[in-house]
Amino acid sequence: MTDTVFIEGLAVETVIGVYDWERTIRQRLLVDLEMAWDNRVPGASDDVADALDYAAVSERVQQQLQDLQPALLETAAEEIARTLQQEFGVCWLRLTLNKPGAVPAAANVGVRIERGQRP
Ligand SMILES: Nc1nc2c(c(=O)[nH]1)N=C([C@H](O)[C@@H](O)CO)CN2
Repeated sequence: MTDTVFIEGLAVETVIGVYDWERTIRQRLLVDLEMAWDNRVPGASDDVADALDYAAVSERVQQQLQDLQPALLETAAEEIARTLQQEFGVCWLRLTLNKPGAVPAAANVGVRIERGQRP
């Protein structure tokens, strides 16, 4: 089963960074998520209760990043992955946190993690 639900380019403004100056400003992160889900079930029932609701996931991720205000992207990624597994029952996910502009000479920087087992 290779079905997924995805979110691309979810924008979140939050305090994040390891340097003192970064603790005094909000910066923009872009979140990309791919999550395993059996889409045959909602596909048959036409009921969002059977689906992995990408709107609900988006809201939770934005809230968590705003509450957490971590130093490292890695910390944010681990916390988000744990929440998606525990609260939404996601068994496998690939999460990319982009911090565009953090390195002026680079087009983009960030971290990418995969957690869990694909069914
Ligand atoms: N692997 C990481 N490297 C760096 C991070 C990070 O979160 N993960 N963060 C910074 C600074 O906060 C940087 O974004 C400021 O420009 C540096 N390296």
